[in-house]
Amino acid sequence: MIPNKSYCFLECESIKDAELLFQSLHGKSTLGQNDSVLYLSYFVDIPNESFVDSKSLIPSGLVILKDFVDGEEEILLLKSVEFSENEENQTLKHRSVKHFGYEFMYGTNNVDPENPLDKKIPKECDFLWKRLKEKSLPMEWEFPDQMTVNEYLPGQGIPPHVDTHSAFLDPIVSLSLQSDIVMEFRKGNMKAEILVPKRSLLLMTGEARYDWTHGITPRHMDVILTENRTLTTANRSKRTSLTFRRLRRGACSCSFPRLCDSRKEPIKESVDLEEVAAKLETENVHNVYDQIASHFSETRHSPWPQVAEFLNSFDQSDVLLDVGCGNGKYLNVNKELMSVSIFCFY
Ligand SMILES: O=C(O)CCC(=O)C(=O)O
Ligand SMILES: [Fe+2]
Repeated sequence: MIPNKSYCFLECESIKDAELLFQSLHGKSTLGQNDSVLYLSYFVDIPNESFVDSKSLIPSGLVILKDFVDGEEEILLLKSVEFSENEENQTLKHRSVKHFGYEFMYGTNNVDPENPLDKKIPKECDFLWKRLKEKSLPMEWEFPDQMTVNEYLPGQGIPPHVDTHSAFLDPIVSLSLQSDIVMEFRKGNMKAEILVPKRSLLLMTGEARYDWTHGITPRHMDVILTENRTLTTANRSKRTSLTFRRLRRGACSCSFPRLCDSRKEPIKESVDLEEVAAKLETENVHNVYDQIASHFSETRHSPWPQVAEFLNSFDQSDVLLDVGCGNGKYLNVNKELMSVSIFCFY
């Protein structure tokens, strides 16, 4: 497989086998996703470049403890945090969440320390901390006081973010139940795609906690590395994660100022509105798009039907000017038109 491509290679022992496969499956087999037909082609050579860089990179400070809980413990933990219908769960666009100890507010990625919830972290989770202590990992806390339960159905995810520095101590700890998942970590233009197995405990400490964003791309399957370092796909199933944190109650003094909310300069008293607007735009538009650009582009490949209809209402002599055309998905909708597309980058 090649990352971000909708095709992959299958190696045959002989050209004859390839011909046979081609003749019997090309344009006929419905092995594709959602019963779509497969289109095949065959080549004498397949590319042998390495496409696995982002799947081999591990952010410093990221620890995965595999098989941290067993099957029985998984069932008990799930039962203790069960999503029931009459209970107040937050259904976000991309997943269901519920909070214990304190509410984690996703708009600001923060908590209100003055407003503890009645619902505390269930006792069923206590054994985790004894087990974790035995690993002697660098931790600023021994017991968490906040837990968020996220339930993701296949196709759901969580946007890239950093758990606010001033809100929580180091580390952020996440227990994955029910399904493996690929989590994406980003720092500048570096991307690490980490396979997080079910029943594992993920610890984001130091640089991984403070200087990398983490997120889960909403999709139905992940592309993962096989043992012999080729790529393959793995279907997702329902995943529940238990994220444990400890409130910080004060400013953050980490050595990673880039994403640290405690370091951001307050807006000056005598305000230059242009400057404030530019700063706001950089922080809330440019920086956000820088972080989500590849996901944004990957998930915006199909023209909106109404826009396509609008474009198809013009004829040959017309000129289309698409200012801010992003990945140019409307360029080819009406091939009769002369199209000029412009996108800006900073
Ligand atoms: O689902 C996960 O493992 C991570 C959740 C997360 O990052 C969060 O709730 O802030
Ligand atoms: Fe998070």
